[in-house]
Amino acid sequence: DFPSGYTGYHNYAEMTAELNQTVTDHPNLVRLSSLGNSYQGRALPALKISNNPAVDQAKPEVLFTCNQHAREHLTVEMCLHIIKRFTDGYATNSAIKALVDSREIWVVPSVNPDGAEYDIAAGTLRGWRKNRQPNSTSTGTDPNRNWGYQWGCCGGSSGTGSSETYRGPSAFSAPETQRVRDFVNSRVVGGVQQIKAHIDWHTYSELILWPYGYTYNDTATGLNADQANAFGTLGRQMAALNGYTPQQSSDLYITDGSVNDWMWATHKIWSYTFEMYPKSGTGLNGFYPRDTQIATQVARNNTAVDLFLGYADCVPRVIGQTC
Ligand SMILES: CC(C)C[C@H](NS(N)(=O)=O)C(=O)O
Ligand SMILES: [Zn+2]
Repeated sequence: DFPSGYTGYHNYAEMTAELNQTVTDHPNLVRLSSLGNSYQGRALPALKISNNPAVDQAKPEVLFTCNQHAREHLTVEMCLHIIKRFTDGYATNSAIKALVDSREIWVVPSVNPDGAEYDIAAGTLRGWRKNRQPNSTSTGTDPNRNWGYQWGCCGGSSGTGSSETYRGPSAFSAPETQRVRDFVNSRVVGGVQQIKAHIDWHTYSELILWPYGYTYNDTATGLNADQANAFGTLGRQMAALNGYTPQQSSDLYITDGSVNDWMWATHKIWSYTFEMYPKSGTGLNGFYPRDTQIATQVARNNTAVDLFLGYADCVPRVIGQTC
């Protein structure tokens, strides 16, 4: 479990209990399901938030995914905070109610529960990043190099099993990326992808990142100048609200097989990565802010998340275009 100073973070059992409590508290606002199982057989819970969650309504859908990287536990807290805010806040906050009434919001608080549990299993903080799937020489695939767009194309991942950025033996070789892929693919209804926008939460460095990660070019196949402009404009507007630094993903470093590139290229989902607090750190300590930091650092993103949800039905509106 989490050691002293970190017990405010949710382990897998506590995360599951929190989700079940949300269902108890807000049966008319949420529906809890599983996307399927991780490599080691843990359910990957997905919570749907809407004003009629049992019905697939013709409303724009938004997806939040957290904890692709095991040690980035603050992101689980971020997803749970989003859930709490849009359920507990529904009855009293008109802005929250308007967003929940006009969208269907999906939250996946842990994409990589095996890695997250392994990271804390010894009562210490191991600095584990990847999933727990064995490979030919070692253990672990980096889920954020395992997505099937431009997989392994461009030196933005490793083919060495022990590497922190091991891409896996093939695209979508990890059960966890397969399950999220299958869920997103299943949201194509009548030939139209219902999910319009997505944030994948990571730590750390306080950045807002947008595609593509596989190339330094601002535009590339499937991403034209208008779309790059919309990505950047919304990214900068959100960064002005949370104080993160906005940039194209590849400005940080080249990544191939990342979730953002797949979400955009395959489904035209306006997909961002938020790298949370801290801005900087030495060694592993950047991944492990004490639990006293959680409340401030999750709430810091409230207005950026609200702006994101507001544009989610048509992100190009941010540059004066229509959908
Ligand atoms: C989303 C990309 C560009 C950055 C991310 N950084 S992290 N969260 O692994 O430190 C990663 O390397 O996957
Ligand atoms: Zn990460």
